[in-house]
Amino acid sequence: MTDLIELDGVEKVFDVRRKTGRWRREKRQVRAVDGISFRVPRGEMVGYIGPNGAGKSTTIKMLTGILTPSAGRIGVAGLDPSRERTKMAQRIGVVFGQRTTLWWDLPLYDSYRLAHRMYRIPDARFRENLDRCVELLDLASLLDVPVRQLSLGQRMRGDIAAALLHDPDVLYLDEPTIGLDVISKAKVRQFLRDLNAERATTILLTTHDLTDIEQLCKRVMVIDHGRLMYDGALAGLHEAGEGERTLVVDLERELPPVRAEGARVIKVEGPRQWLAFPASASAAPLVAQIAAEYPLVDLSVREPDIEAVIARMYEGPEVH
Ligand SMILES: Nc1ncnc2c1ncn2[C@@H]1O[C@H](COP(=O)(O)OP(=O)(O)OP(=O)(O)O)[C@@H](O)[C@H]1O
Repeated sequence: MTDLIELDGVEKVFDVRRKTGRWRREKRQVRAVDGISFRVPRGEMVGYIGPNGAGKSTTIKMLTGILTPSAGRIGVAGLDPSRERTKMAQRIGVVFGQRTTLWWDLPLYDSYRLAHRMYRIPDARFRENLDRCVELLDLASLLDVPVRQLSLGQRMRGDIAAALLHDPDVLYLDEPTIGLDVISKAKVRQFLRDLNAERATTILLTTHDLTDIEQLCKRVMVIDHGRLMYDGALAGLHEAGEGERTLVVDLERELPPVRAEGARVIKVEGPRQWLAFPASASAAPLVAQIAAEYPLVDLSVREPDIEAVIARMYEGPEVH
């Protein structure tokens, strides 16, 4: 597989001036992106996540060519995005959940006609792509409606279609499901899955909704303070940020905290107790030990959920 996106030691430093007194101004530098390298092969769907201010939007702006890196090298589909911005625009689609690229006062269809002209999309291809998006994103009844009258979910589907009419190789999605109801979220996710599977469109997805990642991406990159903290399989994220799993035991009655080798009680609620134990250890001997010594009624083992894992990664030192 060829790499469609390549970043080598990419940095972005912003000069910020801040007023500190009546006459005084302080000059400060913000390292929004601090030496990031990664590669994304054609056809992959990757999650790009991190807390607010981590540098996600800045990375996407550099990938689209809106911002020029302060250092390092970026290649997308063989182009240097900031130097070849016009050519780059032909190869990428961008959707910002918080902002629309559609014309607010015009019917949805007019925005598509403008895209048709702007990207000089051949007529037959435009028709074909539009028909496909209209069908799969359920837009038929919305084409004549002015964009400002659309609900957020309808508008988002309209925006996704607009980003795809010119057959981009790469689709950048910044919070594509933000503010959507459950049904709209499901529709958008299904569409992205199909797009990725059928057209091998490479997708970089930024989101705060970890369900998006769980349902769409096998690979995830975590960025914090402008640095890549994790790049790998979603499953591995649990182990990377891990430490512990939790054994939840239901006893016959309320009892003092259970004593068991290799585990410690972290919570007691009536007859239910929560025990933390190393994720690398098997639960079986622990369960056997407790079952032998306590009146055990039921039990379950909980994996750390990704929210907790990621929260811990942000708190802790660098994770490899
Ligand atoms: N044009 C700019 N001038 C100065 N500082 C900026 C500029 N753009 C971003 N920053 C700073 O760079 C850092 C990274 O911002 P960025 O918007 O990339 O983060 P993010 O991960 O996208 O966050 P969010 O999830 O909140 O959108 C922040 O500290 C931000 O304040």
